[in-house]
Amino acid sequence: MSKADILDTILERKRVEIDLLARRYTRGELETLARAAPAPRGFIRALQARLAAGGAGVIAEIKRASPSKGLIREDFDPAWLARQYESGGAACLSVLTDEKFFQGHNAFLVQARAACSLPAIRKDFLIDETQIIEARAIGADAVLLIAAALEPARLKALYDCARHWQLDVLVEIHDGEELEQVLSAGLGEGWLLGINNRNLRTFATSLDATLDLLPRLPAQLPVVTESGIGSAADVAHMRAHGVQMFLVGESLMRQERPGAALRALIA
Ligand SMILES: O=P(O)(O)OC[C@@H](O)[C@@H](O)c1c[nH]c2ccccc12
Repeated sequence: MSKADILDTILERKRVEIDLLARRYTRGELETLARAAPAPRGFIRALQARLAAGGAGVIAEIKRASPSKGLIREDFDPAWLARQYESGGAACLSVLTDEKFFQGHNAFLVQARAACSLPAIRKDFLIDETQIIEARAIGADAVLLIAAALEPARLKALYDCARHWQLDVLVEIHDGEELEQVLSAGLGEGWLLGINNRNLRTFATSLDATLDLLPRLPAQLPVVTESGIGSAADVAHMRAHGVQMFLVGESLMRQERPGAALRALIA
């Protein structure tokens, strides 16, 4: 597999998974499961509360492996990790549910969320409404939508579906072109912009991806900087530029005590 087309490879696999999901459950059955799920905890609200208190809003990620890094953490217990992150000061959790490329699982989100009181985002590659209803059915409080994988009209349709199911939405971009596409989609309330410092096609990671886009963002649009945040200096540097929300995975997952590591990161 060439690194240049990892996103396309993942999306191809997702179309197979969407097919499998449709064979397992009718749309009506999925909707019944989603209606029976525990009430959403308020993902954006939890982040806003941290910011209002003058702190950083951290979405701490539960990620066992990734296509760029391979296995990240051997000893992997989502419930324990969730409690670590909660005690370390996270505002929210992010849980990878993709099985094939990130060694994630839907059950990890269920376990992590049940072990703490934090809201959780389903981190996966969502391109179909049924995946969003599935996210709510497993208890997710928010979903990730990746601009590079969705035309603006599809982004809007999936956003509408998520909002219908009371999910908050993190819309991820990597560059100025994707920013324009997202702004053209006409999204209303209940979403946040995420700038992924990692290029999903090349894996190249630089915090400049966020810093370079800041002057182009509309005023009042809250932004989450994602990926490659490894030190308290990275966090301080971003905060000095007005970025107050962070999505952090690998650098915490590699620590023996991820909770203490998180506390040090935002001290
Ligand atoms: O482990 P890192 O470098 O701290 O990155 C976390 C998160 O941003 C990254 O996992 C991520 C960002 N966008 C994604 C989309 C799909 C899968 C994973 C991701």
